[in-house]
Amino acid sequence: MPGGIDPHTHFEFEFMGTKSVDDFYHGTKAAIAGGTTTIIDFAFPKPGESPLDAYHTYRLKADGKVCCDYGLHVCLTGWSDQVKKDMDLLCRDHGVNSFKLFMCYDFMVDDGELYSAFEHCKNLGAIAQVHAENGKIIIKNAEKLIAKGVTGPEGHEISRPEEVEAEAVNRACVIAKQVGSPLYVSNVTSDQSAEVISAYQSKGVIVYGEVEASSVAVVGQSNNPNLLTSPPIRSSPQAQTNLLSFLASDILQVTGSDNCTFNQSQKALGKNDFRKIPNGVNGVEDRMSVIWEKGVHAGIIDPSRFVAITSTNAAKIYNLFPRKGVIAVGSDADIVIWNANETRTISAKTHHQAVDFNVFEGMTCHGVPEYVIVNGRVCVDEGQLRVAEGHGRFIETPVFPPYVYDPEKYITLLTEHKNGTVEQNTQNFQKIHLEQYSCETPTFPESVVNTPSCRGARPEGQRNIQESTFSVSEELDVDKKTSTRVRHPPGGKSSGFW
Ligand SMILES: NC(=O)NCCC(=O)O
Ligand SMILES: [Zn+2]
Repeated sequence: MPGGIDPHTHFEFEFMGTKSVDDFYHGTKAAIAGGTTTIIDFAFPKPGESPLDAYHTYRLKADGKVCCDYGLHVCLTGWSDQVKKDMDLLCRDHGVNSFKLFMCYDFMVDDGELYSAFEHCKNLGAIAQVHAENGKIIIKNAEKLIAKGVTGPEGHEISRPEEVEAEAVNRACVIAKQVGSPLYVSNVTSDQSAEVISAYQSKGVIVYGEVEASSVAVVGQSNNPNLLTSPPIRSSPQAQTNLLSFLASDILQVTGSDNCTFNQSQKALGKNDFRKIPNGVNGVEDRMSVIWEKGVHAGIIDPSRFVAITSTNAAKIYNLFPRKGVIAVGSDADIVIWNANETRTISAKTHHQAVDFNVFEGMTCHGVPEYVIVNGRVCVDEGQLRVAEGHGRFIETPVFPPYVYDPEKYITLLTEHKNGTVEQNTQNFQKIHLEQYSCETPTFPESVVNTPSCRGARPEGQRNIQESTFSVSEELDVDKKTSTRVRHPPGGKSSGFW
């Protein structure tokens, strides 16, 4: 099947006074180990940093480190003319087509800002994303709990009940409807939110919902700081089954991981006040297996729908289709050979992530990637991981995805055969991408990272991959060495070796 696309990761994210421990190397390496061949991370502006500068900061962090292809959403932490201009430039010149707004946290935006941002996204042909929880209610609830002496992690879920999420989802949908813009709701954790989304879909609003792997596979133990994420992992196992059913019936379309990992010592920053526990859990490595286990193996989701919700739908929404999300002539060679009969038991002892625990610890999953091919390079070979640092590329996401903005045109690109099967005419999709909306030459400032080259000095300690004796198979990890380091700098030339 086509390699997985995880549209929601936070690698090297400076957040809540600390930094997530999976960097772009460990995060993408782990992704590949689990069958994901493309990730989309979030460029998040630090206080005082512009969205455009945040984008450049993230390109510098990521370009030399990524083992698989990646794209960037850009977060908007406020609204101004400058933000609007940055959005124009990001869409026009830098291959960005999605912007995320938060309705909670200390960088939450208000309804007017959401309205303006959604409207501008619509004008640009971009996707507006929201993290939907009512931040003002959460602050009040948390203050009351702390005053009553509830300082432990259980306060997190109590302060953020399902209706506080569903209210924000509803508000975001109302604003999208008023503006006439498409909307993408990340982190749907409850029936209530999914039902709101369904209601607005029935009213003709283009609204998509994303579910995280942790929401369908971790049974919430609200007193465990390591499981703390936002919105919270809900306590009821029924909520998990229901989310999977919403994914099966196309009310919700996408699965992500929201991989935002903090070690136990970082989680301890909030030991006296749950508001200070860094929010986030792992999932980039285990998402595919976990969704297979809980969805396909459990009989709720069929294998075709599994491919849609782990890969193809994200490719279509973020305008990567048919380059990604499908196995077809002309598409990138991102391919997974999935063994549904094999099982593996998830553990921090064996995972490839940098974080020192795993929220799925002990879970046995059917469905193991036996081979993972990343842009033509075999990176998992009979279960053995051999990634190459810098092998991944930044992938532009052009504006006006036809799947989102032009559903009618999208439908005309589907050919219905006499036997009732429907085929996607990928050639025509490609034409739309290339001829109309493609961002041809993203600009990028001078890089500090060196390009591997057959001429000139190599960075110290780095292997010369141009040597004719070099072979990928020689890099097979025997002890701990599971990676080849091949840095691709931003804007730099690919060696063409692979
Ligand atoms: N999800 C979470 O708790 N942390 C990452 C930031 C976000 O996406 O809300
Ligand atoms: Zn997130």
